[in-house]
Amino acid sequence: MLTELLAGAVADAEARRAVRPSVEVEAAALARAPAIDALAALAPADRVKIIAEVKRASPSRGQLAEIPDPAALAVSYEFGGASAISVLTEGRRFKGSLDDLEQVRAAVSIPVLRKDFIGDPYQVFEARAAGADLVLLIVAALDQGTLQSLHDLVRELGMTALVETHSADEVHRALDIGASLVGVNARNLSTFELDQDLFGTLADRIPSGVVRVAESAVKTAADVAHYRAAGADVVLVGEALVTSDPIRTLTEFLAV
Ligand SMILES: O=P(O)(O)OC[C@@H](O)[C@@H](O)c1c[nH]c2ccccc12
Repeated sequence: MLTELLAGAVADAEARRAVRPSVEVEAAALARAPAIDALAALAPADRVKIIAEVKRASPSRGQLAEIPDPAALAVSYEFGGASAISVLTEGRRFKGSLDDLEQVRAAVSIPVLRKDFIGDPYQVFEARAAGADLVLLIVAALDQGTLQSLHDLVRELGMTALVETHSADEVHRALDIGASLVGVNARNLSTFELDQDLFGTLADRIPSGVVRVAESAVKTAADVAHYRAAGADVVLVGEALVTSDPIRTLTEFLAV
């Protein structure tokens, strides 16, 4: 499934490249105002921080919410106390777009993450051109050389990579490329199985100085407390926010 998602996302990027060549996207990326320092925004603190996700649908959960106005949702997230916004830009299964990201970027002043299946430098330039401050890189989807070169490019463009892992070996690979923001996804993107305890078993392998993000499977404040107790500096939440009153839910989650 992960291979298929990556192949689809890269093919869609190829199609966009045919319309908007690399030189143009690279120029647009360099013309943007500098990226916001996401590491500072997500730095460990005496309270847990939240990356709030704009997510319409997913292959494992189907349709979640219409989200006719992603910018309005993102403004609620910022008002509710989120430290950053994640925008799913994958179109086929998650029903997102770069246009969603651009609208969100224009509406909030906190860092914005491009959440997609990134395998080609063109997608990194597109992210920056759309105003992203952060880019997701999924270790399981990439060979080590590609992971390293995409990570280097993200840095060169002044952005931060959220490097997503799902095993001890992947955490090792993330640290090897110099990741400073490491996520542990409770959901296996090949089988879609959830393991809420995975973060706790891997957290110790992530040294202090690297920001630890627990991703997926946060439904209640108790889940946030569970991840926090296991060492999470940040939790990334999608479904629970798009299917509820986001300000109330964020307020509850930030009170743990
Ligand atoms: O909706 P949830 O269970 O709160 O999960 C959010 C986020 O972790 C999830 O959307 C996600 C984590 N890693 C990904 C990689 C690609 C697409 C989506 C994701």
